[in-house]
Amino acid sequence: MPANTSGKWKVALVGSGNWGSAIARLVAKNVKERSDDFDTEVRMWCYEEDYEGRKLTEVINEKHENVKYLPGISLGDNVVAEPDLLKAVEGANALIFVIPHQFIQQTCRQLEGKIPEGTQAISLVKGVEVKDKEIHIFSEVIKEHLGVECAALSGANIANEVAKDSFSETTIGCRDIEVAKKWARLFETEKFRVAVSKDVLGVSLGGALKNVVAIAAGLIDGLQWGNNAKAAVMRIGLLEMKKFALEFFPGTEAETFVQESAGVADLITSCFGGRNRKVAEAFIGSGKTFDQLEKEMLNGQKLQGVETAKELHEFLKARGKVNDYPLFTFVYNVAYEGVKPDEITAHI
Ligand SMILES: NC(=O)c1ccc[n+]([C@@H]2O[C@H](COP(=O)([O-])OP(=O)(O)OC[C@H]3O[C@@H](n4cnc5c(N)ncnc54)[C@H](O)[C@@H]3O)[C@@H](O)[C@H]2O)c1
Ligand SMILES: O=P(O)(O)OC[C@H](O)CO
Repeated sequence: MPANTSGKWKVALVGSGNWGSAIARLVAKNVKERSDDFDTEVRMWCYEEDYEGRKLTEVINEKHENVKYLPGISLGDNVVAEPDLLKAVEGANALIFVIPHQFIQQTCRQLEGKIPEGTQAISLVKGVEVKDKEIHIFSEVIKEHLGVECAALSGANIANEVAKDSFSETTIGCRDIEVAKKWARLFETEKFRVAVSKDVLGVSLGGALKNVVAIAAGLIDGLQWGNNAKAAVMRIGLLEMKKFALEFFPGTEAETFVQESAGVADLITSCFGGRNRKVAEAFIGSGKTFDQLEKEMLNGQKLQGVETAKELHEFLKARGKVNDYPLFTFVYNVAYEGVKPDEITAHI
């Protein structure tokens, strides 16, 4: 069946967190302006929760603002929050997956057999799935569950900055160039510049692996070791990211890590301004676990780097490769094995 690029796309978002809401706002603006190509209503699935005694979806639909995950930013009156996943995706032929990576499996299982052939999907999720000693990017996981093609979008994209229309770049990884162009038309604005690449693997892995390096960068900040130490951790981290991708995901393009926003630029912004960095900084001297700090500091938003470190460790252990990735391993050991952060230089 040919790719669905000629007819109108009706877009639904699976996810409504900090990034999900920022992206909903961009997409909502674009579908209105580009209504030849897109249906102008954007449905957004919300994992329902109470907000000050009311349902969060009700509040979002009344105020056109995600008061919990992206407060102070108008999403547009054409974004409709929907708590029922199947209703949210009903009739849509373009699905944007943007939920924390730990929830992808359970969410996709509910969609199995329910998504029409020819639907296009794109994953904005930063993480990897490790199962039965195998590792997968989420575009593959989504394709496997839903039976539809799935591209990837990733880049130096701190949601709160994108939501304020500060200039950002991103990368779309998509093997079909016509489909890639249509995704770019959906996301691109003057302030949100989209590059297109065929390297779905590199685009996905850059976003997933930098989260672990950002934890290490945050530890350095918490230790107050300064900029040279942080730059060293980022350099070593980037090399591990690239090595890991090339070793375990044949076909990944090494250039993606240095040329695309999804590579080094995302690493930089995350190591200076991301949530993984912030929570890791607070970890130093706190006597608290990352789980506790996530709950205390992020108001329901989710860390990706700590769990990714665990998943990578499981995978590397199964492959007998733990010692080849000392920085990834160190982050795992700090988060789960009680290794002291200030021992980092002895390990990397
Ligand atoms: N926030 C950013 O700056 C940013 C930027 C780029 C990419 N990303 C990536 O996008 C993905 C989504 O991040 P986010 O910032 O939108 O989410 P988030 O960190 O704000 O997570 C909160 C969201 O998770 C939902 N949630 C909680 N429990 C759930 C469950 N059981 N099932 C499904 N959903 C549940 C909440 O309802 C809420 O919508 C992540 O992989 C993240 O790395 C985030
Ligand atoms: O806040 P973080 O650490 O989850 O990073 C957010 C984005 O991935 C930055 O591009």
